[in-house]
Amino acid sequence: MTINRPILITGAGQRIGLALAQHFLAKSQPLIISYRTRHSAVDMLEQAGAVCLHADFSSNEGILEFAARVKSLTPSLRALIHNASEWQPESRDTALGDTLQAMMQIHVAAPYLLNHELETLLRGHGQAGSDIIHLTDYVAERGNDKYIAYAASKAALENMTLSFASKLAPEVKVNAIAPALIMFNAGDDADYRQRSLNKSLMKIAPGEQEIVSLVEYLLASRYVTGRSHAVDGGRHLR
Ligand SMILES: NC(=O)C1=CN([C@@H]2O[C@H](COP(=O)(O)OP(=O)(O)OC[C@H]3O[C@@H](n4cnc5c(N)ncnc54)[C@H](OP(=O)(O)O)[C@@H]3O)[C@@H](O)[C@H]2O)C=CC1
Ligand SMILES: Nc1nc2c(c(=O)[nH]1)N=C([C@H](O)[C@@H](O)CO)CN2
Repeated sequence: MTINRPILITGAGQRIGLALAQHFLAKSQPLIISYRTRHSAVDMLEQAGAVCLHADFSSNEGILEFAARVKSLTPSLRALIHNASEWQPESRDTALGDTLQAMMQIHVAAPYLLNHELETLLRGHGQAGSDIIHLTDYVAERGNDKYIAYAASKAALENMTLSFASKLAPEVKVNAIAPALIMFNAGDDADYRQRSLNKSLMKIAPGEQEIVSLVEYLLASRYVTGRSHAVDGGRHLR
């Protein structure tokens, strides 16, 4: 089976990645997604026509195995969206070295290896014919005293946006999306939610569609590359 120029989204079993996947399926865009946990939403994506591949990027072998499976399914990609992520704080329950390694593995090793392994699938489609999008984070530019390794890994991913944009132009555009609060997690209590909302000028958690809209803008552009695009409600002005 060969899939015609699919978009590949990593970590699309829930939340923002799932919203992106549902958006592209609704417009009949061929789609490959990776999932780690088989959330019920993955069954729905598969029934809607997505090719859903299990992948655990916690090892380089897992990343390379996933890349090989993608290459066996298609000779080309319309876009590669690096969404898979773990929001892990420093904790007394986890050795600091393990936290640092885990954050660099998912936010740096996975995009780094997949961009290299899948480069040939992204090239060959003309000027601005394909896209890579890195999901980073507002804290990449500001740091965070409770998510030091997480922020550092997202800063590294921001920097890789610059390098891959230079390496792959003009066939492939490479951009980052740097969100601040987009959506809460189920366990976030009312106090945390209010404090988080107060950190931006707009004081909302806008939801996944903010990211979907920006991804569509980037895919439609023939010129925008090598930039990080903030989606943060004016948080930098608070
Ligand atoms: N939500 C927000 O408000 C914000 C999000 N962002 C960024 O936007 C992106 C999407 O955010 P969000 O939807 O909340 O992300 P999630 O926290 O829901 O993570 C997305 C997916 O990544 C997968 N994943 C995590 N670790 C691995 C791994 N080692 N191997 C394979 N898959 C893995 C998870 O799989 P599993 O389901 O098995 O856990 C999960 O389904 C992320 O990059 C995030 O950092 C940035 C700022 C704010
Ligand atoms: N992988 C994830 N990264 C981040 C998440 C998340 O849920 N998963 N959430 C945030 C917060 O919303 C933060 O931006 C505001 O407190 C950051 N990154």
